[in-house]
Amino acid sequence: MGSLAEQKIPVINFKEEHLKPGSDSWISALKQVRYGFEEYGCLEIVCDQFPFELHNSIFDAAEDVFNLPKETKMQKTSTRPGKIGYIAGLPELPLYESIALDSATTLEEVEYFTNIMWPAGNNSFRDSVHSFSKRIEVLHEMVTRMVFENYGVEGLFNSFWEKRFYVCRFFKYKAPHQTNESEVGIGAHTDSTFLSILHQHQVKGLQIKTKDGQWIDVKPKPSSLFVIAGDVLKVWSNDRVRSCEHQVMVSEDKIRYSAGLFTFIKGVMQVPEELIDDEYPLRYKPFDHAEYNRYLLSEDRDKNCPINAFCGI
Ligand SMILES: O=C(O)CCC(=O)C(=O)O
Ligand SMILES: [Fe+2]
Repeated sequence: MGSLAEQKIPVINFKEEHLKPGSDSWISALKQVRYGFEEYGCLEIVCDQFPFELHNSIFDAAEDVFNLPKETKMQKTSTRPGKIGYIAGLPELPLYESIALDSATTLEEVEYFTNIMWPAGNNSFRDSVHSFSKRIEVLHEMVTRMVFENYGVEGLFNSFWEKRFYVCRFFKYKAPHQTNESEVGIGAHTDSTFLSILHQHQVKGLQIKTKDGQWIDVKPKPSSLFVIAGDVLKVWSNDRVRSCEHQVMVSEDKIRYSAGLFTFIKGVMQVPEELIDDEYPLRYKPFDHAEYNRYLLSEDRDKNCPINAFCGI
């Protein structure tokens, strides 16, 4: 399916030298980031800082946590109100199971979660999750800096960066052929995040929708991460960036694992005035990200384009 379109999703090779703002490779990556987000709402990062051992250890950690008894996984692991940590057994998503940790870039927070799951401790889980999240955070910062530079608002980066927080979530999808269920792992949606950075295990499943409505596969690769623009980035950019519609279809007769770091914003988000002009008049009212997440859980949410229904002008 759609191999031609698939080749056009930018694949950015993030080597050490890209870390130097102003270098030729930084500028070339900058353009690809802009193209990926504006055309597809996503991009792929191939990363020499993402070693194969980390790929293996993060999915060993995922298996470890999903193998725990349901009662253990269902314990409250977050102090945030309305937070859903463990999700499984939804009638509309029979293949889907996921579990989340707050602030996984902070060792103490990962330890807090680990000790709830394993009261005697599990250092290998703790260290894998923490180092996965820290590595992704580095890439996240680079991509976010590039987005701000692309739109000429580098000066706003620091105050934005202070408002972020992360949720790390692991996913496990049953093989549909074992259960005679449909292949839908998770239906078409955009994420409510600023960015979602996903890493898939060996079994494919993630698909994204192009502007012309075609679904294309995102193949799992051990050293690559898939970056998805969420609703908050779309709003922040005043509709320059698309929020990427995506879904998971589990078509192989195998269990599928994936993991991701999802960025949320504390407090109110609004379009910077520098991004409002004749071509892009203001399209969104300021909104509180936590309230938007609550709205998404409510029965009366708009199912087609919730972010526009929530704060669109
Ligand atoms: O399992 C995946 O790879 C993606 C999950 C996803 O899209 C989500 O949780 O929003
Ligand atoms: Fe998603």
